[in-house]
Amino acid sequence: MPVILRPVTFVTGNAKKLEEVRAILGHSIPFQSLKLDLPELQGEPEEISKGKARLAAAEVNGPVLVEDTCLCFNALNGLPGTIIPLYYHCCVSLGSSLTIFNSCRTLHWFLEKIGHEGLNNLLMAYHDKTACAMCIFSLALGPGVEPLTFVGKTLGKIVPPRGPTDFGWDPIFQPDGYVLTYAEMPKEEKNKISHRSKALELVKSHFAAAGYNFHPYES
Ligand SMILES: O=c1nc[nH]c2c1ncn2[C@H]1C[C@H](O)[C@@H](COP(=O)(O)OP(=O)(O)OP(=O)(O)O)O1
Ligand SMILES: [Mg+2]
Repeated sequence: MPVILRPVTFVTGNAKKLEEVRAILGHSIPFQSLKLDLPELQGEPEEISKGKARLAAAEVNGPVLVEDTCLCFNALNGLPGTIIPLYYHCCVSLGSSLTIFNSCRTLHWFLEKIGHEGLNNLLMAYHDKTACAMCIFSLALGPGVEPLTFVGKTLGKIVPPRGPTDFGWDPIFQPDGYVLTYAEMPKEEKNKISHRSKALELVKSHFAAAGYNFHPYES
């Protein structure tokens, strides 16, 4: 029996993320967006992402997609695991899902406090400026349905800020094989190689393989 879905609700409070998700998904998956202020959970990234999807699915009472993004610095890999969770070989995980210190919950908050220069300064003492941008999407088909997660990663390095400053840490992340930072790239270029697009490719493949049918009256 094919599963019949209402359009998927992408729940986010971040307009720039939404812009990218729209551009990357195009018309591949019928979706709408909703701004919901969900609590920032703590724990392992995939569990947090699933938790966020469960909360969102209960709130929306339908299928939802949620996303969390982390920026991870490799140089700090040696620091105690109690302070910095080691995950995906990324040591300083600055996402909403992970903690650097217990009181420092979100990368948003972190960026606001220390800025691009501060993030660069964190690595001042290290030769290794490599970093990993990571995106986790969780899809919950409805309340009470176990969410599925999709992870995308792009490797690069942390550089002094270059380019427009309208989206998070884009100006200080230069992906491997490129001379431009995410911020300097044309949007279409970033969307071809980004952590977000890699995770969304997996989401699209899942939808293609599952062959969901969408409710004709609501898309
Ligand atoms: O591609 C990106 N390029 C640069 N910066 C980015 C990107 N993606 C997220 N970011 C920033 C936004 C926020 O300052 C922080 C944590 O993101 P994160 O907690 O997942 O997003 P959020 O709380 O703003 O939105 P949401 O409502 O979907 O949880 O990283
Ligand atoms: Mg968040």
